[in-house]
Amino acid sequence: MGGVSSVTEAGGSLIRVSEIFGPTIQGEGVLIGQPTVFVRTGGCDFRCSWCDSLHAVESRFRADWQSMSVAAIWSEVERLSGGRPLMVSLSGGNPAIQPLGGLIAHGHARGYRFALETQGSIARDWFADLDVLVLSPKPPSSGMAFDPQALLASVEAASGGPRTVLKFVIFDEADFAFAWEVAALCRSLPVYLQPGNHTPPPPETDDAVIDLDGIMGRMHWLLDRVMAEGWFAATVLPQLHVLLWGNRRGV
Ligand SMILES: C[S@@+](CC[C@H](N)C(=O)[O-])C[C@H]1O[C@@H](n2cnc3c(N)ncnc32)[C@H](O)[C@@H]1O
Ligand SMILES: Nc1nc2[nH]cc(C(=O)O)c2c(=O)[nH]1
Ligand code: SF4
Ligand SMILES: [Mg+2]
Repeated sequence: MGGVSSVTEAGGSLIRVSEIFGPTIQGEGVLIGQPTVFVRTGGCDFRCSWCDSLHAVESRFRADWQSMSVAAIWSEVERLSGGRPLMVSLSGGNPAIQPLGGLIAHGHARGYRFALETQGSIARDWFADLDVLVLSPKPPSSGMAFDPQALLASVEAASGGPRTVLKFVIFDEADFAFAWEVAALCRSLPVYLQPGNHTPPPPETDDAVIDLDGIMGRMHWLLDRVMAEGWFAATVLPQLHVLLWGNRRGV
């Protein structure tokens, strides 16, 4: 019996992976600057107009994605981290689509921690096993509809578990107003605001040069708006990895 169940636990359901990379720094939000290895899953239920990770979203990139077992993912995470426990960042695509509970348990047993980034459209019971849950509801500029019930279901699924925070991408005034309203829905959650890194359409190449003036302009505008509203509980940060390396993959 023991043998069968351990095969199930180690093999479990396969996880669709777009890329595994690092160690690098977490470039955004509550964990900014902290060393991490990324496991980026393939596939997303959204199509944000300005998504900066389309290679993990659109089905035309599906051939680059691999269905991997927990054991296969783990051997890559261990290789990249040199076996030294660190924070593993689960992103995508929407990682909530994938069966990640087994991976989290496997890594925790080895001293690793897990943060997950998702838009809050799909809640999973294994959210409660995470160390950090970053919910990033999509504002009007994304072109996506917002479902408050789905977001609250994700907050509820994580209750008693991880440190849960909200992170909003802001391009304009309507996005700012959206962030303010959603933050009021989830009063207990810390709020992180970040300027969008490019206007649509998204860059096609990996090493696309970023519009640094545009990012800095939006960052200054965002800071002005936060101060003007007296939103002193918010933390405003640029995407550090984008400032350092542009919109390149694998960093
Ligand atoms: C690529 S998404 C993947 C995880 C999940 N699908 C989500 O959106 O939260 C990771 C983070 O990048 C942010 N992001 C995506 N495109 C962006 C852009 N053009 N500018 C700034 N942040 C962006 C998302 O809002 C999210 O917080
Ligand atoms: N360094 C680094 N930090 C990040 N934070 C969120 C990322 C993402 O694309 O999900 C990301 C990424 O791709 N690289
Ligand atoms: S939800 Fe996240 S991964 Fe999906 S399209 Fe939007 S930004 Fe990209
Ligand atoms: Mg990114």
